[in-house]
Amino acid sequence: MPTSRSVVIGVDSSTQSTKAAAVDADTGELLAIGRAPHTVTGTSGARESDPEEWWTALATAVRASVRQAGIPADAVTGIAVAGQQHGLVTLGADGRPLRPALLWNDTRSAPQAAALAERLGGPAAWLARTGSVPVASMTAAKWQWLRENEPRHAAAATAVRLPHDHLTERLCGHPVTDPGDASGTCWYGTGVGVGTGVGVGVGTGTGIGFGSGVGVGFGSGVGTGTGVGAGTGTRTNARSRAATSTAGAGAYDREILDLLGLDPSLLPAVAPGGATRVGTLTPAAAEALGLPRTVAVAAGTGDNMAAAVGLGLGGAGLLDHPVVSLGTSGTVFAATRTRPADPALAGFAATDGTYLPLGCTLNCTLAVDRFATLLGLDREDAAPGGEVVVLPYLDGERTPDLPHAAGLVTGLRHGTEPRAVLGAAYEGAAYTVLRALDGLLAACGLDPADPAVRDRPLRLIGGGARGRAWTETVRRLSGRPLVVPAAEELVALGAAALAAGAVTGADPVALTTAWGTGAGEVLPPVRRDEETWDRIAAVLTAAGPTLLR
Ligand SMILES: Nc1ncnc2c1ncn2[C@@H]1O[C@H](COP(=O)(O)OP(=O)(O)O)[C@@H](O)[C@H]1O
Ligand SMILES: O=C(CO)[C@@H](O)[C@H](O)COP(=O)(O)O
Repeated sequence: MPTSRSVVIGVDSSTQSTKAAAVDADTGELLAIGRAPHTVTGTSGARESDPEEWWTALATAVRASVRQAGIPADAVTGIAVAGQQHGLVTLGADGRPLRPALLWNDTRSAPQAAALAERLGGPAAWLARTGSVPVASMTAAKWQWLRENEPRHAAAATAVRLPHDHLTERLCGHPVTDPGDASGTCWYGTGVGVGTGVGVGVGTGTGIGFGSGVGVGFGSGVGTGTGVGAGTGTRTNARSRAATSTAGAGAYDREILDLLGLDPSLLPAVAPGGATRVGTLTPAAAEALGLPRTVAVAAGTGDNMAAAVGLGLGGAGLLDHPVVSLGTSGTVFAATRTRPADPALAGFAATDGTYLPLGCTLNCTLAVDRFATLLGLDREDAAPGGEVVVLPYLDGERTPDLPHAAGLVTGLRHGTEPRAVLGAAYEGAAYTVLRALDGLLAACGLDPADPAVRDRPLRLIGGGARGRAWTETVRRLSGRPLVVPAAEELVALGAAALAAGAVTGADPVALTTAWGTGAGEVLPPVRRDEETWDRIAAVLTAAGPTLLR
């Protein structure tokens, strides 16, 4: 292999594992994928992981990807991390985690979320300011939980990070995030409004600075960043200074931070986008990863934002391409130019400044796999549920907002086969995701039942998209055509495009469009199974009061 080949590494640090994709930066050829698992602990609503394990897993997966690709380490020119969203990482004075991270699917913060949602003028005000109403998943609710339950840790925190920011900082030494992942905190304003930005700055010896105020500014130079628009970056040493904004477009919302008692200086600077070059590997990171120090580090983003990049979505009104991701979470999202205001959706920013409205369920592949284990079946050994209905809300649920719910099975008879119970678990999980999809389409002004809308193919991604039982269940319950991209690991590929963008300045969405990573087999629609849909809907309605507790 010629050493002139430029290879970029895209990292997906998700709930269950880290995946690192080594990709030819010019052609988009996937050379190898390295993997390493994560441990998630907790019962009764708690879900935590040790950020140190994410770092070790990242190093293991990156080393494996380079080894399997058979490339020399100095062929690697760039790296970017896409991470599971919302998780709360708190660092102490030594720069190390004070405690395990509180994950997106930790529902202990539900009471704090409900209380926060009533502040600031109520849910409509949160929607207008941040695009989302606080639910247990949002970082703001987790921070508030920490303040109320572990005030010692909240007081000792010298830095507050999201999973991907934390890993990016471990790579390059700079505290930086991006608009996409920041928009999942509920303390970042993504709406169109007038901000009073004083700027966000992060300085280094070689100097990078980001300004953020009205719009988002970016500056470079030793010590001082000058923002475009009204944002002016200011150099600080170890920490960034947060922008203030009343209802800011692309800025931390100072009033929300005050409400949360969260010092803005604990937060990372917000780069203009995930492909922004934010530094190079530190000596320690270079050693851990076995890569040269010259490797460029991109700002990175949240996993769903990176999946959109991997699919070549962004920069346009792309509701033609709704996406369903089947992983630990089931997510539905679309790249849009405007942000719908719907309390059941998260009005996220995409990493390129457009929007990525998203619905997210807590119980998808992992919950169904748990049913397979309980029943002693292989995950593919499922039959249609028939009269059996399973609401597989083992972790509580986020969409619909039922954080205290548990799993529910109805319709069992003496003759019920285990395979039908497993099939019903698939149906319940798929129904919950597809119901969120209908909500997303409706919030974007489309009638989900309109045949012209129904004909738009769904892009099916995530680990579950590799399984036949999943694809067949989604086809049957949606009645829509599906596109299952041939490329696996769209999040890691999207991150690789961000890394390539940081190296060459190219637009990452244009890169993945050229790479063709979103292309795949089209599965034609089958007749929609309305009976099963209606049966599940009726059980969900009837069980509402039980599931609320
Ligand atoms: N071949 C397959 N068939 C069906 N499901 C699969 C297959 N491979 C992986 N999965 C499912 O994918 C899940 C992991 O998907 P992934 O998108 O990587 O999750 P996460 O991003 O939450 O870590 C597992 O829970 C597993 O159930
Ligand atoms: O909370 C959300 C989105 O809002 C989740 O989608 C997380 O980002 C975790 O993703 P996976 O690990 O399930 O891919």
